[in-house]
Amino acid sequence: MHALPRRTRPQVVLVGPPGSGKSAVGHALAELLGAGCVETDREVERLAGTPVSEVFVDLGEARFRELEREATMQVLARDGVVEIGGGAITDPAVRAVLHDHTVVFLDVGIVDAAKRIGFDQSSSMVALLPRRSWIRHMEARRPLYTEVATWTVDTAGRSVQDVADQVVELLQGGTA
Ligand SMILES: Nc1ncnc2c1ncn2[C@@H]1O[C@H](COP(=O)(O)OP(=O)(O)O)[C@@H](O)[C@H]1O
Ligand SMILES: O=C(O)C1=C[C@@H](OP(=O)(O)O)[C@@H](O)[C@H](O)C1
Ligand SMILES: [Mg+2]
Repeated sequence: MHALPRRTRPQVVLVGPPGSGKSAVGHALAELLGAGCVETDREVERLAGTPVSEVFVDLGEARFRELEREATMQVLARDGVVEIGGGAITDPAVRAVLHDHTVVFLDVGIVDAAKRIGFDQSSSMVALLPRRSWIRHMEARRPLYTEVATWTVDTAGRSVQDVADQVVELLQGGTA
C-alpha cells in the first residue's frame, strides 16, 4: 500500500502584532531549521506591485486584506517558516485555514513593542497616538491570535535568539 503524498506545508507559522518579532524571529528560526522564510507582506507587494504602505493608503485597508488573504493562502502551500502580517487573523477565512497548521503566537505587550517599533521615543501626541492604536488593535486581536495558536510564546524582555530557540524546542516536541 502506498502512503498518500504529504502536501507541502510550512513547518511553522508565526502570528502576532507588529513588533512581536515575527520577521526577526522568523529569520533566526529559518536559520536554525535550515529552511526558508516567507512573509505575507512581501507576497502582497508582489501581487499589488507596490509597497504595503501604498496599498494601504492608495487602495484602502479592505483591498489590502483581500490581497493579504490571497497571499496567506499562497504562502501556506510553501514549506519552511511563514510569517503572517499582524492583522491577517481578523479575516475569518484566514483563521479557518490556520486551524490546520502549526501556529506560534509571539506575544508582546506595549512596553516592549513600543521600544522595538520606536514609538517610545517621544511623549508628543504624534508618538502617543500610534501607541494607543497598537493597544486598541491588540485588545481586539488577542482572542484571535489565541484562537489560531498551537502555542503562545511570551517574547517580553527576551532576545530574538532565545525566542527562536524556544520555538524550535516546541517543534521538536517540548512543552510551552
Ligand atoms: N525579542 C526581541 N528583542 C528585541 N528586539 C526585537 C525582538 N524581536 C524583534 N525585535 C526587533 O524589533 C523590531 C521589530 O521586529 P519585527 O521582527 O520586524 O516585528 P514584526 O515582524 O512582528 O512586526 C526589529 O528591529 C527587530 O529586530
Ligand atoms: O497589524 C496590521 O494590521 C498590519 C501589520 C503589518 O505587518 P507586521 O505585523 O509584520 O508589522 C502589515 O501587514 C500591515 O501594515 C498591517
Ligand atoms: Mg514583520
